Amino acid sequence: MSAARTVAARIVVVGTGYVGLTTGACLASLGHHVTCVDVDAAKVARLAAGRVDIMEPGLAELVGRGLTKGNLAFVGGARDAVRDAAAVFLCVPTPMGAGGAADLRAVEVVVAEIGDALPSGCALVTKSTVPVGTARRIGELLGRDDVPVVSNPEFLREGTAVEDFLGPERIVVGSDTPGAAERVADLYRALGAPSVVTDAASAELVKYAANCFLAMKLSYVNAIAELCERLGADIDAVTEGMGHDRRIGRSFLKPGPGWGGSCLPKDTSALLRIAESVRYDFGLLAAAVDENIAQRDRIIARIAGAAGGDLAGARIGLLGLAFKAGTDDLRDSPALSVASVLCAHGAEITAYDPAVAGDLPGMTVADNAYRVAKGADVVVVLTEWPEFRRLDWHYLAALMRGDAVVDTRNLLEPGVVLDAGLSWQGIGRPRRAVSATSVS
Ligand SMILES: NC(=O)C1=CN([C@@H]2O[C@H](COP(=O)(O)OP(=O)(O)OC[C@H]3O[C@@H](n4cnc5c(N)ncnc54)[C@H](O)[C@@H]3O)[C@@H](O)[C@H]2O)C=CC1
Ligand SMILES: O=C(O)[C@H]1O[C@H](OP(=O)(O)OP(=O)(O)OC[C@H]2O[C@@H](n3ccc(=O)[nH]c3=O)[C@H](O)[C@@H]2O)[C@H](O)[C@@H](O)[C@@H]1O
Repeated sequence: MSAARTVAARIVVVGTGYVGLTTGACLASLGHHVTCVDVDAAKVARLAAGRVDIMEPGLAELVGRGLTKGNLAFVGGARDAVRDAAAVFLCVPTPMGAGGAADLRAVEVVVAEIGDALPSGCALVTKSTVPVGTARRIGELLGRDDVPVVSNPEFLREGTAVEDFLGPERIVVGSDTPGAAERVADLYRALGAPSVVTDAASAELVKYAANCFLAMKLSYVNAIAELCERLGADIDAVTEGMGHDRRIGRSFLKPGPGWGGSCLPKDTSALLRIAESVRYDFGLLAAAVDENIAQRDRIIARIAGAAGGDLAGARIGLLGLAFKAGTDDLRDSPALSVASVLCAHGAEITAYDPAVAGDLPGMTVADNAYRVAKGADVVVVLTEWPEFRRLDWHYLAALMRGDAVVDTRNLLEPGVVLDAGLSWQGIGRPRRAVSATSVS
């Protein structure tokens, strides 16, 4: 890759969520002139005033810097914004539709809105996660030979979005128009990341292949954790032993209450539908999805056991609601999934999450961790917020009615919990129960 500096380009980003806002603010920080567009007028007004609503370290600072420097703007109308753009990035939602495939309506709405306003030569770039064949379909919708469609999937993680965007392990860009993918890859040149330049279908498939691989890895680890429990082994030792092998790697080896978030569940579902559309039975991926439900159900059974076998009327305190630590995103959170099943079985739920305020259906959301322990039969750790490790477990024990702690993230120091007279159950770890009354 050439070490030449990035040539500043006029860029429009449509959609200012986790991906769009990060993309806009980061591309502006590289020196590009960026206009971000959103249909949510109130959000546009807040962003134009420098107010960022989502929890992403460093993002508000980058937005503020771009606004002050004058190369980052927020507007409501996409048609006017795109008129002198060199590239337009689509960062709108592609949620799971009825039937499990990706719902492309937001993408189609934007293409219909801006199609004839795009200047000749402008690249129309899908950064949203879209099924294979979408670039071709957008090209047909556009009906313009002078506007190349480019796929540039995004790999950032929530909670580390800015760090991931500015320090990517790779940039993937694909197009069926010669030279168009290279032009989009050039926009990132200052990052010095390896780029994979390919055709549109391959770029689109990279995104699903990567996310689904991660989901399969996690389901595998959760299954191995279950085996550890049945065989008397310890998942921490097993994953450490596996992780030293560079072909496996150390990351994504932590068992938990099942994988969730705004992308892995919808993307696994979408790839299964994509496979079906070409009559491929993707049993391997289907099994990973089934295993994720089984993991959730094993957690429920464990909580029921810790509550004495019956969830009806049991008081359960939940520590954590977000789908992982470091984010305030509740979309497809395993914690909410666990809570809704507990609630359906008649449990009374009080929950606390440092990033979540306001009540949620079926539970009381407390404003501090100790409130969830008050009168609880079981306290369950569902999100791996580091602050839960530092709680005063003696105080928690004094507030509880029962004495069971179920730690679905293996977050706590078992000895500290046991010292407080409570029992502790992790995932794939030897069971630790000292108190006479605990159910293990
Ligand atoms: N959240 C993540 O960590 C990642 C998400 N992705 C993909 O990126 C895409 C966007 O995801 P998020 O940023 O999480 O979504 P989001 O829900 O946080 O944000 C989407 C934004 O698009 C706006 N929008 C919707 N329709 C619009 C329209 N017609 N015109 C203008 N703005 C419109 C919404 O108001 C919202 O602000 C999805 O395809 C997702 O799969 C890819 C990588 C990471
Ligand atoms: O397409 C997307 O939206 C993004 O999806 C994931 O990122 P994210 O959803 O932010 O979350 P992850 O950090 O991948 O975690 C996903 C789930 O797996 C769980 N997890 C993760 C790692 C682990 O070791 N154990 C584990 O249970 C998390 O708690 C969470 O529920 C991918 O990691 C990103 O590369 C991708 O861009």
